[in-house]
Order: sequence, then C-alpha cells, then structure tokens
Amino acid sequence: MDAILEIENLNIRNAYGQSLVHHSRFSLESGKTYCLLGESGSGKTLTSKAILGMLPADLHMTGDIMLRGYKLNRLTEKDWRKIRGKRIGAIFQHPEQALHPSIPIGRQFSDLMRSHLPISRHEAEKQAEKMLGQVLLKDSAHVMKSYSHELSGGMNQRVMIAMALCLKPEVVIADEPTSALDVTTQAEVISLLHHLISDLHMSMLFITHDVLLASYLADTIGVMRDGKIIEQGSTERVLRQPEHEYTQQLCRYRSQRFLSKGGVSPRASSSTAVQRN
Ligand SMILES: Nc1ncnc2c1ncn2[C@@H]1O[C@H](COP(=O)(O)OP(=O)(O)OP(=O)(O)O)[C@@H](O)[C@H]1O
Repeated sequence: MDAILEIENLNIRNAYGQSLVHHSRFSLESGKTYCLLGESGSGKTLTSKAILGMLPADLHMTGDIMLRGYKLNRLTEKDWRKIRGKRIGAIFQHPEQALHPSIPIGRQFSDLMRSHLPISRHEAEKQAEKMLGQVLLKDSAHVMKSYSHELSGGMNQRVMIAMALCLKPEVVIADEPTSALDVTTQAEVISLLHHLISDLHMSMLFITHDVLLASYLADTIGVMRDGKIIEQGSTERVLRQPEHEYTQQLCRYRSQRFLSKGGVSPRASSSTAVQRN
C-alpha cells in the first residue's frame, strides 16, 4: 500500500495535562478517502488541526505526522505556509469564517494562487475563474467580483472547495464541510467533492459525525471516541461487521435513519445516500 499521510502515536494534551487525543494511529492511502467518524468532542478537529500545523498554542502534541514519509511535526511556521494549501488543502465547516469579509472572492483566490505559484495576477484570475466553473458555480465571473456575505452558504462552500483544490494538493482535509448546509445543498456539495477528489486523483481525510456520509465517501473508516480511535478498517468491514460496541450503536442509528429516509444504502452496499454517478 502507498501511504501518503501517516499518523503515528499522536497525543494531544491541554495545558492541565489532560489527554484530548490519545495514541492515535492511522494512514491515508494514495487516491483514497479515510474518514474519521465520531461524535462531538471526540478529537476529530484537533487531529485535523495537528495535521495542518494549526493546533492552538496552549495544547501540547507528541507523536509523528508524516507526509510521504517526511515528518511535519517540527516545521517552522514559514515551512508550514509552503505546505498548507499547496500540499495539504483544507475545507472547513464554516467557509464564511475562512473567507475574508471585505476582499472580493477573485482577489482572495488569486492571492492564494500567487502565494504558491510564480504567475501573474491576470493568469491567477483566469485559473481561479476556471476552477470556480469546475465547482459548478454558474456565473463564475460574477462570483469573482462578489464578497462572501453576498453568496449563499452552499456557494461559499463551493468557493472553498475550489480554493482548496486549485493548487492540486496531495491531501485534502475536509472537516465537517457540509454540516452547516441544508440537506439538499449538502448532498450536492458532497457529490461534487467526491467526484472532484476522484477525478483529480487526490487523497482525502474526511471528518464527520455522520455515518451515512462516511459510508458514502470513505474507503477506510476510523471510529473516534473520547480522543481514541477505537476501531478502524475498510468501510465495508467497519459498517457491516462492527467489532466495538460503540460502532455497533452508530450502525444501529444509521439503520434507523436509513429506514426513516425511505431506504438509502451506504457505500458498504450497492447504492448510496448521495447518488454516485
Ligand atoms: N484549544 C483547546 N483547549 C482545550 N481543550 C480543547 C481545545 N480545543 C478543543 N478542546 C477539547 O478537545 C476535545 C476534542 O475537541 P475536538 O474539537 O477535536 O472535537 P470534535 O470531535 O472535532 O468535535 P466537534 O465535531 O464538536 O468539533 C473536546 O473536549 C474539546 O473541548
């Protein structure tokens, strides 16, 4: 197997020495999606922040995070800026917090591209507009001139996806990217993300509390609880033959939702909640 991102014995403690993430170990294979699945407070976001070198200063981390075998733990902030965005892209739950409120989208987009690539403003804007078209934003020229508060939640999240993917990162981290969206928009954005990631042959770490989303997107699932990965394996195995009692509970809950939604099947079986074309 060709591991692109490896997490070895990751521990995160707060200022009082309390363990928030405990001996976490997993790897993301090239071209695959690994899903960290768990309820609120289980340590998923802290894990993603550690991988992005964005842990709050009051938290203490030990363990190794390796991108293609290269240790990221001891990088300076200057080195991190070369990796974040360029080699590891990120999509967060609230795009409006990540986007600058008083800079037009096109300017933010082209600034991001120019901070990593030696291209002119004109060329960066051309590429940005093209990328906005790829995330199916209809009037991309208009979006380029807009401010984030003028766009809907779903449009802002499409902009974030375009920005996260524009530099063709090896790994994309998507942390609950659709939990602030309504159900229809969520399905559209997840379907779009899934197709782009596979078309561009990227690897994704997807973070969610939603078993149905995990079952749709993930090749491998790691179930997180109280800062620990209590079970991991192929999506098929984890959801069909869960070993841990907590995973069994999650799967029962998923079956109830499945039935209440009138029958949508997970990736572990033949069709999906969000249609895969
Ligand atoms: N800066 C911080 N200082 C101290 N404790 C923190 C800090 N950030 C997070 N925590 C705690 O660490 C634990 C894990 O938080 P984390 O945000 O990773 O959970 P999560 O699984 O992503 O949940 P959610 O989906 O609600 O974000 C929680 O108990 C949280 O309160």
